[in-house]
Amino acid sequence: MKKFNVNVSSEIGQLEGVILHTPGQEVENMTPQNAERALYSDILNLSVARQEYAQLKGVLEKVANTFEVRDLLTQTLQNSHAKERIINRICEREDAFCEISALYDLPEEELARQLIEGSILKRDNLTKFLSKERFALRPLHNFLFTRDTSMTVYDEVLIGKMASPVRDREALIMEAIFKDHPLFGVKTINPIVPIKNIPSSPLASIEGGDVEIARDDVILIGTGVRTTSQGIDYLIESIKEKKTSAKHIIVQELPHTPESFIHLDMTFTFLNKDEVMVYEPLILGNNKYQTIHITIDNGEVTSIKLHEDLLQALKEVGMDMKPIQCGGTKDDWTMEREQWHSGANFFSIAPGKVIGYERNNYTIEEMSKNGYDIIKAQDIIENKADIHASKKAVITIAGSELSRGGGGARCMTMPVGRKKVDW
Ligand SMILES: NC(=O)NCCC[C@H](N)C(=O)O
Repeated sequence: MKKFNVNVSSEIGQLEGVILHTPGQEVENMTPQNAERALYSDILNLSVARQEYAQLKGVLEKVANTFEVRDLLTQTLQNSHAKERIINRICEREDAFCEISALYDLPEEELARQLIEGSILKRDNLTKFLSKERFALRPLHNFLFTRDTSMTVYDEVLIGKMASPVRDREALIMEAIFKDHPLFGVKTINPIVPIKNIPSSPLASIEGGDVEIARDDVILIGTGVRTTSQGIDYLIESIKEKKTSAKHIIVQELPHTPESFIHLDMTFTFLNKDEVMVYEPLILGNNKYQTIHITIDNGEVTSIKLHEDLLQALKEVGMDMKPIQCGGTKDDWTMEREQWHSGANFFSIAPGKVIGYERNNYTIEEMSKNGYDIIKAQDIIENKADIHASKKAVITIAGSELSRGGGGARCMTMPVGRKKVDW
């Protein structure tokens, strides 16, 4: 199998490959009682969510290679060593109900299904009979947000160290795919692995929604409920050790509540070479959330300083960005409402060509005022509109149901390849 060249050195370079996960039964395998543990504030209607997701996938299929996690996992499991390794690792981490040999006996496709959708607990002893759990392996409700559990950082893949154990298995699966699938075989960095024999802090966590590769030498990282300072320090250590091209790590503190601020990409995303989408009250407003600029040179941290905000920090490294506001410029209420529904969460398929939710009217109108053509995903899918005909465009997808899962187009996409940007 010809290997895919894994490389992402910007947020906006023309998309070459992206990992997706069409939501399946795992999304509905939840009750009101455990929705919060599942990191959901509501239960989604699967058939509607799938229709909406098909719009995202349909557009991406037109412009890049798309890979489904379920297929990649099934193919990875065909390697018996990989199969054994992943089952062992999962069972080491998860509940006592995990049965290694029963899992090993499952055909690969069925095993992949159960690892994602959950595996029903067989009540064949007293403890299991009395257990309140329905599943021996819990469903991975959040896998449609492929962004968070692994991230392409230049030509390597950083494995997410999830803040909640509910998402741990997703990270294990992604690591197995990147290590053992014949398409990839790429170098992975895992925050649980010590660097230079120094164990990473038990407090370290880092999720992909917080990590934005701005340029060959600039990485933006949010820190809040999901990504800790210790998680960022781990990434810095790995950059120092390898002496990669990253020179500037710009960290943005995030509020801990409400849950729509879980990741940086819910408040700030790149749209173009010189334009970004911002949630103004956090990114530009007068607030207590700090922006910290860490400079690394030749394997050493040479300075750590504060900046007024993200835009000022980016300007200092030669990225002068015009902000376009989520929810428009006039009313705090519309900004807040649309940020809640992932209005700031755009995914770029090329410079100036982005995908976002149709439902966020004020944000879409603001994009239009800034020269973006507004194109419905369905029109691209049915060849009624040509994305190449526009200089700048927002492709809108339906997202009434998907947004209730807590994320938008960027959260649902994990790019593995982008062309270099001609800055
Ligand atoms: N990058 C993102 O912001 N991802 C959204 C993840 C939502 C998911 N329900 C979670 O809480 O992890």
